[in-house]
Amino acid sequence: MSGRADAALWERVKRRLRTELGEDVFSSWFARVEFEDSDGVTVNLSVPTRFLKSWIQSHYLEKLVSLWTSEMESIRRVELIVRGAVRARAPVKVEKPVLVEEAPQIAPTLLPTASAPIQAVARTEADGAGSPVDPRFTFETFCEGTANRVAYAAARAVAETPAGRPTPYNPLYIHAGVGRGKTHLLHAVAQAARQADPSRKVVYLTAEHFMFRFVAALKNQSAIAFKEGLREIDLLLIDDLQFLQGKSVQQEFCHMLNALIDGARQVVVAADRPAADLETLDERVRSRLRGGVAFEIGAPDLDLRRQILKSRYVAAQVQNNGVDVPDTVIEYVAQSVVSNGRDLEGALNRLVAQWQFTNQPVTMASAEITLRDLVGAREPRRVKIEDIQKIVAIHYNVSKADLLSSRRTRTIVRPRQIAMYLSKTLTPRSLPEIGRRFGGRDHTTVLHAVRKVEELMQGDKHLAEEVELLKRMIDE
Ligand SMILES: Nc1ncnc2c1ncn2[C@@H]1O[C@H](COP(=O)(O)OP(=O)(O)OP(=O)(O)O)[C@@H](O)[C@H]1O
Repeated sequence: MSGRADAALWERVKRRLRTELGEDVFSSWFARVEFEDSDGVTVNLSVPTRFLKSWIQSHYLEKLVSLWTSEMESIRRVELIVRGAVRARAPVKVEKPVLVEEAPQIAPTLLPTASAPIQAVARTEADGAGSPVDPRFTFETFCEGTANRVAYAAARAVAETPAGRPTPYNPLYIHAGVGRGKTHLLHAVAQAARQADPSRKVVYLTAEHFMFRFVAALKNQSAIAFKEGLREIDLLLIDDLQFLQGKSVQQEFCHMLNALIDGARQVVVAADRPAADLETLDERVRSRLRGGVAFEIGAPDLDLRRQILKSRYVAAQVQNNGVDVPDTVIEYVAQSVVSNGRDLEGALNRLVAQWQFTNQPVTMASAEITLRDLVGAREPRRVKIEDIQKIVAIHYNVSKADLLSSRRTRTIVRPRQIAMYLSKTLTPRSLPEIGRRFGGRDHTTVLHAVRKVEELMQGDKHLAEEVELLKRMIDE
């Protein structure tokens, strides 16, 4: 199919996105998406910012693929690339710092339309607006259950408490594994707080976006204005704190946290694990966070899974006239997709798409095939380097101190190398980070250990089995 034909199809996909998601959501996320090209299997779309790219990827990629496939059967993938067009524009002059190419689309009430000039976005950003907030993520659409009841109640209290009177949970720290509703809850707080008091200065920022803004402010030599701007906030919501990287960024974040909390402003932070486990985070930030109150959102139980599915199904019925997923199939999904809210939503989207594309009623048999890979999927356990060191030390009858020491006896060197290898393969930690956790070694030492163990395992079946056994022990 020619490029022109695909561009025409993009217009059709856009029309369907607009109808299915509504004008607000469409103009928030898709107004600046452009069609680039397609080879008939992959469609390449471009967006102006990395931020928009990651947002669309994590929230709408599945939808995009299914719409494209319904227009052109051979399409299997949609790739998003960041184009340089916005960067090429003349810099926008604003009083407070803003990285223009990262200036996001923002909450619908403040949203510039597709045709609004980039300056409008930048100005709103400079006024203190943060990362975009999804209008669908409200308290009304959040399902409450045993797993999230306390976090939900605390989030509501924060949204309802007037400016200048922070709650006893300050900072409020919410942590949970993937897809359990942290972002949903933070967006709900932002929207409810703005609604309750439009004069309250509410800013929602992802940690990644905070970094972009801080680095841009340093480049623009407007760091002071940037810092002052942040300290005027009444309610600051920081999402995905685990992505906050870099010493100076973390220091600045710590100053901001101190200034806000000491100035009786409310702070809410979300991350994928407890503050104490954010190993790359500056100890001062961790300690300040531990001074507040932390709540975990647990895995959804059956009742909560049913609620989430039912509420999503009602929404799907509004958008897709006549869609029919029988109660028995919904119950099957609730019983068997046990991981998190995102997978539940994904499962339902697939069933709705299946109904759309086949024009056949969804049956248990067809649902089982469609959801094969999601059924029974459990969240992978998060492995810590300390656990690896402990288990390897016990297994080889050495002490943890030996593993971290500079001793080079053979009985210690090999277990140490295996522990480093396991740290690289079972955790997302970088080589330098692993080196630091093994008595301050250089990243090249870790790399050498990883290669060595890989090489040894290839020629030594016994060692390969031993490492496999250790993996299972660590994973239990
Ligand atoms: N309790 C819930 N009620 C309604 N929807 C939920 C709930 N929990 C999760 N979801 C839905 O699941 C999806 C994923 O949730 P969300 O993005 O908030 O997860 P998260 O915890 O921020 O995950 P991640 O760390 O991966 O970003 C969203 O569409 C959200 O609306």
